[in-house]
Amino acid sequence: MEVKYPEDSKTTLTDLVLPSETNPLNNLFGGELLARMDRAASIAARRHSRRIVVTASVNHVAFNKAIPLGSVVTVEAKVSRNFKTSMEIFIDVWIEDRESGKRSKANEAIYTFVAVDDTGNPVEVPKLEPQTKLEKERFDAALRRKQLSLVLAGKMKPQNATELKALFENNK
Ligand SMILES: CCCCCCCCCCCCCCCC(=O)SCCNC(=O)CCNC(=O)[C@H](O)C(C)(C)COP(=O)(O)OP(=O)(O)OC[C@H]1O[C@@H](n2cnc3c(N)ncnc32)[C@H](O)[C@@H]1OP(=O)(O)O
Repeated sequence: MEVKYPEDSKTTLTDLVLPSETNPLNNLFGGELLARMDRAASIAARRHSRRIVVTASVNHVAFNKAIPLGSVVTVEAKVSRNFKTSMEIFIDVWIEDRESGKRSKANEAIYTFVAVDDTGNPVEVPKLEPQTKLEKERFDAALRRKQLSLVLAGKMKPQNATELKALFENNK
């Protein structure tokens, strides 16, 4: 099967924070950010698989920094690992300083998408080959994140999550 690189799926969405998208503290509403990340991640998953894709799970979201009204927000999504029919998508969120234009990291998230056919049945996706150091780190850690997600969803028995268990055993 075809091999693809994380860069092939890179998807960047840049947009403003408008008053209708903020909470009472005048910061970006969390649900709005989740929706922007879902949109970017779905395009990245689609670019990797060239298939219909559906969100299977949201594995991790860190709202580390509030994003004020008027901010320029950039959501960057890339496939970090493929499995058989599923893909992990890593999303980094940046805000831009109004005066200097310097970008700082505000948030990140990890979503899982599944490629499906016209009737909604999962189909195989191309293999991903990480290139950079960061892409390799994210690729290596993705299997234990998948196992954790499946355990939490009740789709895998904890005793079968070997990669996840190794994380705790190695830290004893
Ligand atoms: C090209 C450029 C132009 C772009 C042009 C724009 C296009 C832009 C695209 C627009 C596209 C909109 C994208 C909207 C995205 C939604 O908003 S979709 C709406 C929300 N999501 C849904 O409705 C999904 C509903 N769920 C389902 O359909 C099924 O549960 C699923 C996700 C297909 C999984 O089906 P299943 O029967 O459980 O199948 P199963 O074989 O057990 O699992 C399939 C894979 O999912 C994995 N999986 C299942 N559950 C989990 C879980 N909880 N955690 C982790 N992995 C899981 C399994 O491990 C398996 O992985 P592999 O080992 O095969 O890799």
